[in-house]
Amino acid sequence: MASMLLSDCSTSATARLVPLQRRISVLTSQLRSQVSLPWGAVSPRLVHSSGSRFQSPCTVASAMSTDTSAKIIDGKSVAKQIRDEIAGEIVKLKDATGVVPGLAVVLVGSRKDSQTYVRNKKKACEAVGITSYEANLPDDSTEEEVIKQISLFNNDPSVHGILVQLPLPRHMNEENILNAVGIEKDVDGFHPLNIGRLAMQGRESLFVPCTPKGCIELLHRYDVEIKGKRAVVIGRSNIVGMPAALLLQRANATVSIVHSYTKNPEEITRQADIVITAVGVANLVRGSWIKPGAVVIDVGINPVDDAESPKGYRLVGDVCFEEVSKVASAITPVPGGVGPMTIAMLLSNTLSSAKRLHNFQ
Ligand SMILES: NC(=O)C1=CN([C@@H]2O[C@H](COP(=O)(O)OP(=O)(O)OC[C@H]3O[C@@H](n4cnc5c(N)ncnc54)[C@H](OP(=O)(O)O)[C@@H]3O)[C@@H](O)[C@H]2O)C=CC1
Ligand SMILES: Nc1nc(=O)c2c([nH]1)NC[C@@H]1CN(c3ccc(C(=O)N[C@@H](CCC(=O)O)C(=O)O)cc3)C=[N+]21
Repeated sequence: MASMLLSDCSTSATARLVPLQRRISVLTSQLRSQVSLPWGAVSPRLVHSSGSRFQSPCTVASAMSTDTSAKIIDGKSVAKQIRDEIAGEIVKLKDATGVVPGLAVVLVGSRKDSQTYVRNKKKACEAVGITSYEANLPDDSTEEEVIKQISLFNNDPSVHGILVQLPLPRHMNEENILNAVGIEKDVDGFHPLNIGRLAMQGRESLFVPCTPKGCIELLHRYDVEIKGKRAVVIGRSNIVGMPAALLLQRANATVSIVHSYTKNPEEITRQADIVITAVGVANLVRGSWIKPGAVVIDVGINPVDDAESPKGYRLVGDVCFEEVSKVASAITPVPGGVGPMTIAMLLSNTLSSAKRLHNFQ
């Protein structure tokens, strides 16, 4: 996960590489004329007096402007629709079999962000009728203690899904711990057998990782054709980028993966009809990276300082929404895009698991 970032598009190395002409959007050019400086020299403080910290002109503008041409892919409302569908199916499962799906979350340590995610998952479970179980282990737990807890959940018939909240404390070997989750309860889809099957022709994994699955579900629900299209995934992590690329390829897109060693990310990304970004760098993807009419799915969740927000920060994606929404045909917002879909897919995987384990169609 990215730590707190202060992103300034105008002075970042990426921004400097972007041809000036392509970086000019209606609002940004207005800002430039207000301060009469070359764009690269604009201090956001000149145009945004309320905050004392350096802010990205891109994100400042998006907070002020509603002038977008792209369709907004509303993950929040799609996720709500999916949760309603799941709640209905859980009632049917319970009525027919008496089975109530159960999700167990293993949280090691006391990271505030992880605690918040776990709390939100718990609430989402309760709202659809999934029983949630939680194991909180201290930061200094041993790998064996965590694996022992996972084994207890593996052997508990009321638990149909097990999620180990990431990141784990540094002293732990993530691979050993994720390998301990029984594949038939691996609702995160992080077990190497599940990921491996995703990568192989003609094989089906028991579970598909929730965030990439949510991205594809959004594309389907918004009737975005994937087959035969060029897709670029920015980021190649085990939990988002890599499985997202595999899923796009399985849906017959031609896929390129951009990562931190990619020499010409802008040029490669500009070839894509579909872009999925999962990087953890606020405003990395500028308008000039996007082919006109492309569909952009922004997975990034990046906190940026915001003196006006009660929390002192707000969340932005990897995409400079203000610029990209003027070039793309459709785009997910942050928040309210992929995040809620991740949770909805987790509930969906837990329900599927309960059905599979109890042979319910
Ligand atoms: N909305 C949601 O539901 C979720 C959101 N997230 C968010 O998504 C983002 C990514 O998460 P995650 O995949 O776990 O992050 P990781 O840090 O594990 O991976 C980041 C990836 O981005 C690549 N990268 C880093 N910098 C650049 C760059 N400048 N240009 C191109 N590629 C770059 C890295 O490349 P390399 O491999 O070369 O190091 C790496 O592959 C985060 O903001 C996270 O908070 C994550 C999970 C769920
Ligand atoms: N084992 C494991 N599985 C995960 O799936 C996993 C994980 N560990 N570790 C952390 C990341 C991150 N992640 C998010 C889930 C939901 C939102 C989400 O709902 N976001 C809201 C905003 C939430 C807010 O306002 O704080 C939104 O984008 O609208 C974000 C991020 C799952 N992850």
